[in-house]
Amino acid sequence: MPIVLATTQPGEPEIFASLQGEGPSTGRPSVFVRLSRCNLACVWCDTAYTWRFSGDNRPHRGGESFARKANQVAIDEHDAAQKILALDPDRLVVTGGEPLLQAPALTRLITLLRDIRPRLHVEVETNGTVEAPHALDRLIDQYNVSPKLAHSGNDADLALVPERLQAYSEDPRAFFKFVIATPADLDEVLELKRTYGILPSRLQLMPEGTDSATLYDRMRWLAPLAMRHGLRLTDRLHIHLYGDTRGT
Ligand SMILES: C[S@@+](CC[C@H](N)C(=O)[O-])C[C@H]1O[C@@H](n2cnc3c(N)ncnc32)[C@H](O)[C@@H]1O
Ligand SMILES: Nc1nc2[nH]cc(C(=O)O)c2c(=O)[nH]1
Ligand code: SF4
Ligand SMILES: [Mg+2]
Repeated sequence: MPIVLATTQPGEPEIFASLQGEGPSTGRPSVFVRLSRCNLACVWCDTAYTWRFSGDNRPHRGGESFARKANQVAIDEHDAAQKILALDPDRLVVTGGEPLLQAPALTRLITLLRDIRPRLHVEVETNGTVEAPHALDRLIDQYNVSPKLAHSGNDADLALVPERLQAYSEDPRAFFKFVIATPADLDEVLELKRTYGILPSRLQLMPEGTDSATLYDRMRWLAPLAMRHGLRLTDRLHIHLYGDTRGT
């Protein structure tokens, strides 16, 4: 069974080397693999080409089936593993879309990689709604969990799954990363922190934004809020370095 990846250009799977730009591993050299499809639909999603095949996903414009063909590629896990290993990774960041929607294929891919690189560190970027089956969970070193607040535009019933949030809160491998667009968003974060007992050392606030100016503007008011509540702030390093560009 193949794994369905996003593309950097039609037919080119989105596998790339970069610095981890967000969260507790910021600045670490990593290889990224971006899986296609998502179960949510955030209004500000910076990778909507992984899931919104409405026909206007720049730069590959066209009708729905055209957009899907241009923005998805199904490849054999052995081929994906080869492309990842060619980049000589110490760390792998699995993202998407929502990568945990393809658990069986992802389990096979990581197993192939660990056969060659037993010490490969694997972190998964997830929206925190989907449970990883045990066979996959046992292969993952770190979860970067980004639960979606009301301003994401998702129905809270879909975006906030209590048993998942509780499980991640109790899992020492999990770090929470909340996207913040306005100061009022923090109220929801504090409520979730209280409800699920999320440790401040494992909770980061991240500005919403896909350009440097917006990120800096928002971090100017976010920094004092983070200090006041004893919470951590994370930037989005890759946006400053490369802008909002696929494969970076
Ligand atoms: C594209 S998502 C993929 C993984 C998973 N679906 C998730 O949402 O965590 C990767 C990260 O980018 C964040 N993100 C997406 N669009 C963003 C934006 N416009 N501004 C800031 N962060 C954004 C998400 O919250 C998540 O932490
Ligand atoms: N450099 C870089 N760091 C990232 N951290 C999380 C990313 C993501 O899209 O999940 C991401 C990304 O796309 N690029
Ligand atoms: S959950 Fe992640 S991939 Fe899905 S729409 Fe939201 S930000 Fe995008
Ligand atoms: Mg990203």
